[in-house]
Amino acid sequence: MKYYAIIVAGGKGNRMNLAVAKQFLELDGKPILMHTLEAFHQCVLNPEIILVLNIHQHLFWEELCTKHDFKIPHQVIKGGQERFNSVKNGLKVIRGKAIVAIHDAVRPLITAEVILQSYQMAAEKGNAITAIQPVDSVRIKREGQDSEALNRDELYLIQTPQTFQTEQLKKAYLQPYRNEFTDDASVVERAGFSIHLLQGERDNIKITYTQDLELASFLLKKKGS
Ligand SMILES: Nc1ccn([C@@H]2O[C@H](COP(=O)(O)OP(=O)(O)OP(=O)(O)O)[C@@H](O)[C@H]2O)c(=O)n1
Ligand SMILES: C[C@](O)(CO)[C@H](O)COP(=O)(O)O
Repeated sequence: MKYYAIIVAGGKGNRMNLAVAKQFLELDGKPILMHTLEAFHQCVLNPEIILVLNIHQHLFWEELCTKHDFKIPHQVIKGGQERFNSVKNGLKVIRGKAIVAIHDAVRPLITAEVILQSYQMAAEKGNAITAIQPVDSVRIKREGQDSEALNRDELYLIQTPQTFQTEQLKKAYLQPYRNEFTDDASVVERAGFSIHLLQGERDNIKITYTQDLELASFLLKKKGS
């Protein structure tokens, strides 16, 4: 079986509000994105890496690779307007039957163990969606109504990687974009496939706000030690 990893790095990092998009910020001496690619490169299944980047950042990325002497093989593809479009662009270069892991570039704390489990579960069940359970109490508040407690034992916080057999993924990504497509599982579910959750890790944070950088730096040191 052939294994691929689509690393989506086509975003602008608006919530971070810095001059440089967050995937290029340095953590422990190198860009966040390089840590993420390294994690996939360490997976024993040796996935082929497809990196999706905004077209205006391809040259910048090349320069960063030279500066950091970054040699992990990967193919660079142009990003799209939404994450959905970036994934779709990455998928276009994958031919034939395969297992494809889709992962946010800004989750550099992912471990090779979870990546491997994700490929194995997707090979067996069709897909594997990494998730953890909330530790806080949770409420839902609908417009015009009072808030209402939810049973947190029934709730999952969804992470990446989200890994699929190509038959599911390619069919799902033929659908037109919808606002509620916040991840790949929601796209594949809408196409009629059952979603299978895989136990994730709390350290696999998505770097979203500036405060996350300090935490990521601490967690990265912990991972390396
Ligand atoms: N058009 C887009 C938008 C997002 N992403 C990627 O999807 C991942 C998760 O998205 P998010 O954390 O929202 O990143 P940004 O879109 O960059 O952040 P923001 O929403 O704050 O602008 C990131 O690795 C981001 O680069 C992408 O490849 N293409
Ligand atoms: C894909 C994702 O990371 C799963 O938790 C998340 O949905 C991305 O959301 P964002 O708003 O694009 O950061």
